[in-house]
Amino acid sequence: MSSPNNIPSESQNIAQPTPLRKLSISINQNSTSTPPPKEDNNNTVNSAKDNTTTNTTNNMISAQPSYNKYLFENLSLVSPAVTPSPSTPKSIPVIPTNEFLNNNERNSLPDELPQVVCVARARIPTTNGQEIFLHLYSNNIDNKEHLAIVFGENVRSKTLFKKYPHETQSDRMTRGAYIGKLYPGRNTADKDPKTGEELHFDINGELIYDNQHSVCPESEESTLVRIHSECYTGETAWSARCDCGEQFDEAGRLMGKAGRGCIVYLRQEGRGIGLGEKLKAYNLQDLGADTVQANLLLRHPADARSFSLATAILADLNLTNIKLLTNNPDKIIAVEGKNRLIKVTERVPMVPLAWNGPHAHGIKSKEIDGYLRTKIEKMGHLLQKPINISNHS
Ligand SMILES: Nc1nc2c(ncn2[C@@H]2O[C@H](COP(=O)(O)OP(=O)(O)OP(=O)(O)O)[C@@H](O)[C@H]2O)c(=O)[nH]1
Repeated sequence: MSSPNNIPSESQNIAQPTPLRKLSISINQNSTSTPPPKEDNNNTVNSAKDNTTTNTTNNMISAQPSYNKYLFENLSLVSPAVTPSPSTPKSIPVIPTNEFLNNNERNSLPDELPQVVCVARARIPTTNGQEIFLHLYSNNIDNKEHLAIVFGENVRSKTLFKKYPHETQSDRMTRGAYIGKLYPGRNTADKDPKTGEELHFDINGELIYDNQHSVCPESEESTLVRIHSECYTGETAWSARCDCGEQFDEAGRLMGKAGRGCIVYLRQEGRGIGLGEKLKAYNLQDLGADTVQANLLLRHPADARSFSLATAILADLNLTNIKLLTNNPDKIIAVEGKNRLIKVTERVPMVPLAWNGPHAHGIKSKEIDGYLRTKIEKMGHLLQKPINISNHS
C-alpha cells in the first residue's frame, strides 16, 4: 500500500472472507415426518447428532411446501447457552483455554487478513455531547465503506497517519491526519500549535507510536470495542424485530462514559445477506420461520458474515488488546483472527435493556422475543433471559 488511494486490485493477494459458523442442525430422531427426496447438494447442512446430511433447494418456498414443513418441524436446538446477569454489563475474562477458543473454528479463518486503508477521518460532535472521530476505510475485498467510530483523541490509524511524499500539511489536515483539534487558520497537521504536541515518523513515513507525544502506544490496557454489523431496519427504521439499534446506542453510551473505545461498523447488512434478502426473511418469519430457518429457506447460511475486516481495522488502529461487547462467542474467535493478532481479554455482555426489569426501557415486541430466543437456542449466543421477565405476547 503505497498511498491512501492506491488500493490493491481485487486480483492482488485477496484474502477471501470466510463465513463464520456452519450451522449445525440436530435432526429430531423421533420425528414422524418423512424427509422429502434430496434435490441437490447445495447448502449442505450437517446434523450435529447423527452426521446425516440435509439439503435445501432453490425456490423451495413456493415449490416444496412439504419440504418446508419438514424443515420447520425438524430444526431443533443445538446450542444451549447461558451466562450473564441482566443488570449492568460486567466484563467476563476470556481465558485462552476456555470454551470459546475452539481450534477448529480458528483454523477455518483466513490465513491472511484483508488490506485496509483509512482514507479519511473527521471529528463528529454528537447529539449526546461527546465528540467522536469517524474513520472511513477502503479495503481490497469489497467496495463497501466500512467505518470505525472512535471515542478518544489518541487512537490513531497507521494508514491514515502515514506520511506520503509531496503531501502538504494542508493535505494531511484535509484527510484528518492531524494531532489535536482543527480551527480556522491552523496550518500544521503534525504539530498542534496550541499544545506543542507533535507526531513523529520513521524514515518510511510511518507514525511512531510514542507515549510522550500523546499517541497511544500499543495499548496494554484493553480498549472497549464493539464489532457492529449494519442493520438499516434496527438503526434507522425504528424496527422492533431486532436489538441492533439498542446495541449500537448502548455501545456508544458505554464508550462515551469510558472516554475511549471503538465501534467497528461493518457493512454486512442482514448478517451478510443484504437488505433485500433480509426483508424476504422477515416475510418468511411472519409466515412462521425463525431467523435461522428464514435464511436457510432463502438458501443463505444462517450467518454469512466475516469479521476479518474488523481484525484488520483494529490492527490498523493499534487496538490489539480489546474488551469485546458481544454475546456472540463466534465473534470472539473470528475477530482475534487465525494468528490472534487481536486479543480479546474480556467479553462484555450486551443484555437487552428490556430484561432489566418489568419497568425497564428497551425494545418489547413478540418479534424480538422470537429473535432473541433463536439467537440463544440456535446460534449459541451467551444470554439467559431472567425468569422473572415474561415474554411479550
Ligand atoms: N438475516 C437476518 N439478519 C438479521 C435479522 N435481524 C437482524 N439481522 C442482522 O443481524 C446483524 C446483527 O447480528 P446479530 O446476530 O443480531 O448479533 P451479533 O452481531 O452476531 O452478536 P452481538 O455482538 O451479540 O450483537 C445485522 O447485520 C442485522 O442486520 C434477521 O431476522 N435476519
